[in-house]
Amino acid sequence: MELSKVKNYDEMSMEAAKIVFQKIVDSNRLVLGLATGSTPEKMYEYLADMLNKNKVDLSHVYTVNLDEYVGLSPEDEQSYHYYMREIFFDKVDIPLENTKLPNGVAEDLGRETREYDEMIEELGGVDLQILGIGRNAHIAFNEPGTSFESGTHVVDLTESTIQDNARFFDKIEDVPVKAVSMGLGTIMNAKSILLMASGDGKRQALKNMIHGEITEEVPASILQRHHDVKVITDVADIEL
Ligand SMILES: O=P(O)(O)OC[C@H]1O[C@](O)(CO)[C@@H](O)[C@@H]1O
Repeated sequence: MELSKVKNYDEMSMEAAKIVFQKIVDSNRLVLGLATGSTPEKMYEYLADMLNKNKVDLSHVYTVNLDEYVGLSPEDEQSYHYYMREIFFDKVDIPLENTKLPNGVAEDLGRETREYDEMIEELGGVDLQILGIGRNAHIAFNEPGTSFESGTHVVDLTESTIQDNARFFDKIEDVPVKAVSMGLGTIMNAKSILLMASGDGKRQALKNMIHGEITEEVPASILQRHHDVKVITDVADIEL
C-alpha cells in the first residue's frame, strides 16, 4: 500500500485527477472503475477540465461504476446514473455506451448482478478502480460482514450508511435501503486501486483499513492484501 498525505480536499482531488488523467493518456484502452459519493466530486471536476483542455479522446475509455441504489431509475436525481452524468459523463467527450452502472430497477436483480460481473469480465477487468470509504470502512456498498469473495450483489444498507447518505435526500425515509454493489472480490480483481478519504470522520476507518486485523467486519481491510493500492488522504495522523 502506498500513502500520499495532502493538506486538504482540494489537493487530494487534484492529485487523484492527475493520476487518472495520466493513466487515460498513457493507455490505448482503459477500464476505469468509478465511485460516487461526495469524496470524488472535485476529482471529477478537475479531471474533466484536464481532459477538455487537452482535447483528450475518450473513445478508448470504458467505465464501470461500483454501485446503484435499488429502486431508483437512471432519471432519478438521486440515482448514481444521474450523479455520473451530471458530474462527469456530460462534461467530457466519452461515448455514453462505454459507461456502465448497475441497473437498480432491473426486474430480476439476481440476474442483473450476474450480468454485471460478466460484463466486467468481458471488458477484461478493471484497470484502475477509484474508491471512497465509508465511516464504517465500507467500500462501494459492501457493509461490514460482506464476504471477501463476493461478486456483484444486492446489499441491505446499514443504518449508519442510510444516515450518512440522508444528506443527499429531502428526508431520511427517501433514502433507499438496498443497493446493487460490486463485491469485495470484484474490487480486489482490479489491477490497481486509488482510494481517497477526506476529513476526520474517516480517520478511524482509515486506521482500521491500514493497520487493523483483516476481517470481514472491516470491509476495506481486505485492501491490505492487494498489491497495488494508493491512498490519498488529508487526514493528518495516518501513517503506513
Ligand atoms: O464519499 P462519501 O460521500 O463520504 O461516501 C463514502 C462512501 O460511501 C458511498 O457513497 C456509499 O455509501 C461510497 O460510494 C463512498 O465511497
